[in-house]
Amino acid sequence: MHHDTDRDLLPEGLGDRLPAQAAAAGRVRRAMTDAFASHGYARVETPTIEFEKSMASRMVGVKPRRMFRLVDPISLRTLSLRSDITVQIGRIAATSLAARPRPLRLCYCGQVLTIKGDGLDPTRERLQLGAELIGNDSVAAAAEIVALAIEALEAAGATGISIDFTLPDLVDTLAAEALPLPPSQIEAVRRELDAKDAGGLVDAGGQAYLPLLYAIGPFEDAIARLAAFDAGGALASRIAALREIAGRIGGRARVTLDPSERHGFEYQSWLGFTIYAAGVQGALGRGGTYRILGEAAEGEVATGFSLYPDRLIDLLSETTDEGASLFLPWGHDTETAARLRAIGWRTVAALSPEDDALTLGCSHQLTGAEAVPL
Ligand SMILES: N[C@@H](Cc1c[nH]c[nH+]1)C(=O)O
Repeated sequence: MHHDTDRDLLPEGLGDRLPAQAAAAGRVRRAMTDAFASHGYARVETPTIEFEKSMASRMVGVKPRRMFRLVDPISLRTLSLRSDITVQIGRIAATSLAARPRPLRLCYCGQVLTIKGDGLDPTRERLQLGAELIGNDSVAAAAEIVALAIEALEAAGATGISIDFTLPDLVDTLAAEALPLPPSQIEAVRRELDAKDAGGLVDAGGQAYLPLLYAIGPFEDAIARLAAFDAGGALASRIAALREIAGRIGGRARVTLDPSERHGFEYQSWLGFTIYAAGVQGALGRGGTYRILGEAAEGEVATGFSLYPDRLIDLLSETTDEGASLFLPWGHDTETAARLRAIGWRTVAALSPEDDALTLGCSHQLTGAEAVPL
């Protein structure tokens, strides 16, 4: 007899959401998208798969090797599964909505896929929600975007939120003049800084960059150390901007600084941030300023963030129960049941006289016209 041994398996890094998790995911999606909409961000929906070229070349730094790829039997061109909806928003902003007035506020919600998980996390499919403010990468834009990311996470039920700021183009900015580096060394210095490896940094010729490894931690102290290091003032406008954005967060999140962190920031420019919440392992989201390549040679600036709330959904599905439900016995009055649903009851109808309210997980039972607790 033929045995289908892998019939019941899912590929590594992919999984289902069972009812409690799917319910939590629904609540999180709704809370976040409502927060985006309430601040004037219009929802757009993009295909899950499109030409690889359009996804890989919209922003400088996008790494196509993380994307699932296949050949389209119809166009015979290479397609990619989306791994980041932000690049698709960039395409829309540069094409269909190019003529709309700026700033343009767009938001999105969908599943994204990568060939490999991120670091130790094997997950290959994730829920991504975010908001992009196109046409502006000022301090005001960054402050709005950071505040919206916090608000969306709070609305979804996250607590103990913290934000870690970084300066993604830090090494390029310093290497240009203040701390010159030959182009061939820039990548190595960036890598060692990201790995926080002082020895490696010196070996890579980045001795002068060592103090950056000490400008890390709680925001006020770290930014003061970064400012002290920035004697020539190459970073002065960035430091002032960070101070202003951090000031506007007030007490809503704990703020830290890690100026040379590059992990996960493929295309962000002067500002990047990572967002965390209490009880949730790993980052919940990321954002920053960037440039969308389009018709104009210099492209268009933008600021935005993406949230990946899967771990938060797991946490919430463990701590919130499914709520009340009302058993409708065999032969019940359907109009009464409809009235109760209209005022918010979830009903579970018997399919035979033998069906039992408790076995079906109900908290109440319809008796006459009354919902009686069990
Ligand atoms: N899409 C980016 C985050 C981002 C959105 N906008 C700007 N940056 C990411 O997921 O890493």
